[in-house]
Amino acid sequence: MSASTRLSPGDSAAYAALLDKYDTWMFDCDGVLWHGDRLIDGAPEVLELLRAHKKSIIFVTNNATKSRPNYKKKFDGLGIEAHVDEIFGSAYAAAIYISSVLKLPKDKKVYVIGMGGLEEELKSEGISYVGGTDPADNTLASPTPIADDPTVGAVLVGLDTSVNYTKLSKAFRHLYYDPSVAFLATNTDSTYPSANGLLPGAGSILAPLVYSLGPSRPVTALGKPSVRMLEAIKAKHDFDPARTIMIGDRLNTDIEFGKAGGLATLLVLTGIASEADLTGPNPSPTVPDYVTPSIGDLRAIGKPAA
Ligand SMILES: O=C(O)[C@H](O)[C@H](O)COP(=O)(O)O
Ligand SMILES: [Mg+2]
Repeated sequence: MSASTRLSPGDSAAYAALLDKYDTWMFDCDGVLWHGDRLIDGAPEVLELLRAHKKSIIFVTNNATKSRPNYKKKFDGLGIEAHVDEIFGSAYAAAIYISSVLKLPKDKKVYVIGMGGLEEELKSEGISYVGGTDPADNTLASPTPIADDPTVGAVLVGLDTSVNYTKLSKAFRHLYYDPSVAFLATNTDSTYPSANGLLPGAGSILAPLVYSLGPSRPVTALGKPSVRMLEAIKAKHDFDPARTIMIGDRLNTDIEFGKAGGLATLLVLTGIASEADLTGPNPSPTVPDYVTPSIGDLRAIGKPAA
């Protein structure tokens, strides 16, 4: 197994070499560009430099709490140039999968555990849904008796900071009592690198259903590392995988996504992955092509020649 190339901050030649090798630069968001609403040092400058060097930029996030337009507002608010068609979230990948691959019949709905951004992406794909931010499901009252809804044809689980027993019970019953109901998740990230440290991620919202339903009811996750996310990007962007680099902070999503797609991979250590994952007593089997401490190190690529 080949080792990663360690990039040393300030080694301009090493970063300039990356610039020559790759035309399309895919960026994960949480833990790479920001922690919550707090930008990571150098992120805006690096994106500006890449655009000045005529590179294509694509944002690829497993965070399903925002729709692409919501993310555009976030980028705008943080002073970062971004265009809606450059933004790909797991909420969007899930909506595309449900409409174009699963082809959920129009008389069927999705039971959602998730937030407004996920609902917006379903709506923009013309997919009917229940649950989610519905006040009737956002309650701590006992959910029983549950009136089952036979029009539900899929359950979709994403990061939901208002998850509760009612939502888990309804999702469980749809999946347990009707094997034809599709079990879907936006992503399975175990943790979320927020502005004030780690928090449970979408995978930890999903876990109670995975545990209660057991291995006979496997879940299909649509975000990184799934190829479904890359298919959603390929449907909108032409790029050469051999000249594309994926920059991420999580080995089992971002780096595995890049490797599965035939992309080069660059790991930063400002989010989930740590030095111990690379050189500790139990290193991850997922080895990135390049490692640098932070996205800000890429400022070494420097301004294009006048
Ligand atoms: O869903 C989650 O757990 C989080 O949103 C996770 O952090 C994914 O965000 P990403 O690093 O892919 O932007
Ligand atoms: Mg991340």
